[in-house]
Amino acid sequence: MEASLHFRGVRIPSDHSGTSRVAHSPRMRWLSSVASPSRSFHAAVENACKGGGLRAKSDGKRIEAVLGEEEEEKQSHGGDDETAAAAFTCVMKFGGSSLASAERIREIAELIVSFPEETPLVVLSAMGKTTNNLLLAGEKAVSCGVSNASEIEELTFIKQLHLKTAYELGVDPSVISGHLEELEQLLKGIAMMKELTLRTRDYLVSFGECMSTRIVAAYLNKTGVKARQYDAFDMGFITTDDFTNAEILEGTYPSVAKRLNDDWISDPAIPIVTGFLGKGSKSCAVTTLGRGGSDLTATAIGKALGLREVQVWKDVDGVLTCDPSICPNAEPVPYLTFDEAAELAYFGAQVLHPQSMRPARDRRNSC
Ligand SMILES: Nc1ncnc2c1ncn2[C@@H]1O[C@H](COP(=O)(O)OP(=O)(O)O)[C@@H](O)[C@H]1O
Ligand SMILES: N[C@@H](CC(=O)OP(=O)(O)O)C(=O)O
Repeated sequence: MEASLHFRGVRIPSDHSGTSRVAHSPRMRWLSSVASPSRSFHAAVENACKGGGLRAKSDGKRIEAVLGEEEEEKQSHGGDDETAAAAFTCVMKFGGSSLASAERIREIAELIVSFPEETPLVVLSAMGKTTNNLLLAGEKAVSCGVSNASEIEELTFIKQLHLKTAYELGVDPSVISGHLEELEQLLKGIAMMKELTLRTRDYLVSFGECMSTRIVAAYLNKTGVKARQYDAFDMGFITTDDFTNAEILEGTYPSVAKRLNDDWISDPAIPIVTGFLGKGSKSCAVTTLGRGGSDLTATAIGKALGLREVQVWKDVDGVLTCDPSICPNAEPVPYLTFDEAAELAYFGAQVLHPQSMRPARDRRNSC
């Protein structure tokens, strides 16, 4: 069977340029019977090959993979995990582009509460290009000398971005100041050692997601929406010790479900979870799931809780004919095969992650 991707962009009238409200719910639906999701589109691909039909589309700002009727029916009965939550209805994932500034964060905060029928869990990436900047800062620290580490340009940028955002949102900067100090110490440590191991790289980049989630959770609480921040590596996300490209281990699912359910029962609050991060099973050190790994965090939580939907929100109307930052007149592409999508990703279209297409193509070829 030929599986394919359809990306459909529907521009929703909006009086601001960022992530806008949409008229109806989106969906990247979660197939709970998938044993081990390797990447975000995996679930939908499984179903496509069973004949359920795959339509992956962006409706407004969301990329969605829509499963066939038969599979939706199965999913409506929840996951196969007995600890499946009754309370949560979907995961909403927001990437760096949707978190790039205080204005964007205000928009996503509004969006999170704009579906009264949903009780969402939120997965966040780092703000804007923070992950890239952390990596650049780490590379510079290796050779800049301890006395210059505090002056690394990317460190200054990261500090300014996060403190400015906290200030503009009216959030107490103490929610991130400890992380910023620790980050500077870490860069000095790298400068002293003159080396950046994969393990240290993962610890270094984890600061991005740790800070974005703290800012957003604090902002939601400030606006009267009860939210609770979680570091994935402290809430049961256990991975292999393959630093920079770790795999989620099976034990993660019951642990994460238990932690989220127990917390919700004792004190309901919207979980705001760091994407991309985990904890190595042997090392107990922070690991990362590969670049773009927040989508995987979102689908893993969907699986853990047996949820029907994982929503991946973008700041664009789907896959466009060109990067809109280069061509402002770029138009949404209505239809893409997996091969075309993978090719786009391979040649650098940031909106898609190459690894999210791989399982799709592999599966199609084996059907
Ligand atoms: N062909 C394209 N279609 C749509 N967006 C594109 C394309 N090429 C590059 N982009 C850029 O990708 C960005 C989304 O990047 P992505 O990494 O998927 O977002 P996120 O940070 O939400 O994970 C958009 O803001 C857009 O500038
Ligand atoms: N921040 C990580 C993880 C991620 O998923 O980011 P994004 O959702 O912005 O692509 C990265 O840049 O790889």
